[in-house]
Amino acid sequence: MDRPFILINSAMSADGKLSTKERKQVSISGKLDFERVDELRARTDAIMVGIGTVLSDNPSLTVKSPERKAARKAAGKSENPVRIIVDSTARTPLDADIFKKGEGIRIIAVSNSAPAENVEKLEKKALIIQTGTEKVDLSELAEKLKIIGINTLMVEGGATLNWGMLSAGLVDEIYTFVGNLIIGGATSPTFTDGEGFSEAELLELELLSSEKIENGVLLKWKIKGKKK
Ligand SMILES: NC(=O)C1=CN([C@@H]2O[C@H](COP(=O)(O)OP(=O)(O)OC[C@H]3O[C@@H](n4cnc5c(N)ncnc54)[C@H](O)[C@@H]3O)[C@@H](O)[C@H]2O)C=CC1
Ligand SMILES: Nc1nc(O)c(N)c(N[C@@H]2O[C@H](COP(=O)(O)O)[C@@H](O)[C@H]2O)n1
Repeated sequence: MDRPFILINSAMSADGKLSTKERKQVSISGKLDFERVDELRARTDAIMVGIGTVLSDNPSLTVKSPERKAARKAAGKSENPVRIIVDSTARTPLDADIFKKGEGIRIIAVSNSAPAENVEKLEKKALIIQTGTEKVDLSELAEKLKIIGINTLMVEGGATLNWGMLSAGLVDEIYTFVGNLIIGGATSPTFTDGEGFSEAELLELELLSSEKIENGVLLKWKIKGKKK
């Protein structure tokens, strides 16, 4: 494969929403699910989110458990996986927590139309990968990540990036934690937003497992390909 193995992990409400109508992050996962995500983070080579998530949530995307960070160190790795933001127009704030918290490499993926002055500022904080005309070309980005040694990539949303990755055929597995709450709202982000598929383009999944975790359920899916 000339791209990493790519997994999307998300937490959604029982009605399929990732956050509120104000795009405000809420705890959908409970303690055990956050532990599971931390364990996944510690095992992956890189974590990727969209700029929308950075602007809404200001995540650090660090490994939280001291034991897991130490285990990564003992294995000769950085405490945190490579942290990647998909940001076509280079809007990432220079004081974002992803820069302030934790050690490790940061990558900002921008398009060729990103303003040069923004890119120059971000270059002081992160490696820049430039690809795509108006929007980041996610397939090309994935190939470049593989070339620099990223073999496993965990995408942690949000809704638009999930769509971009799925519609480009770049996802191998999806882990969704479905939590015990209803968020509602036609404009609240869902697991996959974007343009959406028409009937002839639907993606078919294979259910790998389902597991009750506290008051929610973790569903693990494998992407089979276009539904016949
Ligand atoms: N519950 C959960 O597990 C998670 C929830 N969220 C929520 O999701 C929301 C953010 O989602 P969105 O606003 O949809 O933003 P997003 O995080 O999906 O970022 C979207 C941005 O990615 C950039 N992008 C560049 N090239 C792209 C391409 N080829 N395809 C797709 N996107 C591309 C675009 O600038 C686009 O605006 C927030 O409310 C956040 O709280 C985010 C992550 C996880
Ligand atoms: N797994 C999971 N469960 C939830 O309930 C969530 N709200 C999220 N959100 C994601 O986690 C990011 C925060 O990461 P840090 O704690 O700052 O490292 C957030 O941006 C979403 O990507 N995830």
